[in-house]
Amino acid sequence: MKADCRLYLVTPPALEPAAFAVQLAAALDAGDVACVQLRLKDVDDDTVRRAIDVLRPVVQSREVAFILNDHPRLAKETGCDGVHVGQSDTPYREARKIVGAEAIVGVTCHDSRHLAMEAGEDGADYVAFGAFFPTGTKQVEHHATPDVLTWWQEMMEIPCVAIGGITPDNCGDLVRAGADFLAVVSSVWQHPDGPAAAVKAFTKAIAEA
Ligand SMILES: Cc1ncc(COP(=O)(O)OP(=O)(O)O)c(N)n1
Ligand SMILES: Cc1ncsc1CCOP(=O)(O)O
Ligand SMILES: [Mg+2]
Repeated sequence: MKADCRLYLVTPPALEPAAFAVQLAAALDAGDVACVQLRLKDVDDDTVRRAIDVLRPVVQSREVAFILNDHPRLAKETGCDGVHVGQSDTPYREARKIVGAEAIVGVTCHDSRHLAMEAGEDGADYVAFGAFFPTGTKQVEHHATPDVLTWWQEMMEIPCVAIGGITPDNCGDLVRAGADFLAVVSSVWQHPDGPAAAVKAFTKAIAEA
């Protein structure tokens, strides 16, 4: 068992903030969630701001970190706890300058040990590997295998996040391999019994891994 692996919820690709806030609160109240990433693609900044205004208090009032995907300036401006940047986004060092030393900055490293070492040496708060399983949420070009998590865990103190197609049924190998966080979208928001049931199922699967 690796009890210190925690859930990292990423929001669904499209959401209506007020309605989604109810789902989000139910998910957060159902089990142990370390952070929530707001991930809205192809929308304007005001749409992102409106979603942040509604969702950030739901998350932060529960002592859960609220991370914004892709937009370091908006993260800083709106009081998010941090930002997640990918390899085609604002580079890590620039993002860090924008959000400041205290904020969380996470970096997508795909399946690359080199990118992860670079991000770690630069000061990233976590590195994200994936996709581990097929996913319909994003078109992915990179596929990771659990050994990268074990390699990272043995070398580095910086936490690693696993992402891509993760479900309560398939997460055990990632937990045992050393993932500090499981980042999940569809298996939570599209769970047939709702997001709270999904969080409970993940909590059980992590504890039993
Ligand atoms: C935790 C986490 N890991 C990876 C990603 C993917 O980031 P990126 O490669 O920039 O792709 P988009 O999510 O921006 O489409 C992520 N968002 N979160
Ligand atoms: C954003 C992202 N980056 C790599 S896979 C992915 C999508 C993860 O979504 P899901 O948990 O639904 O597979
Ligand atoms: Mg991105």
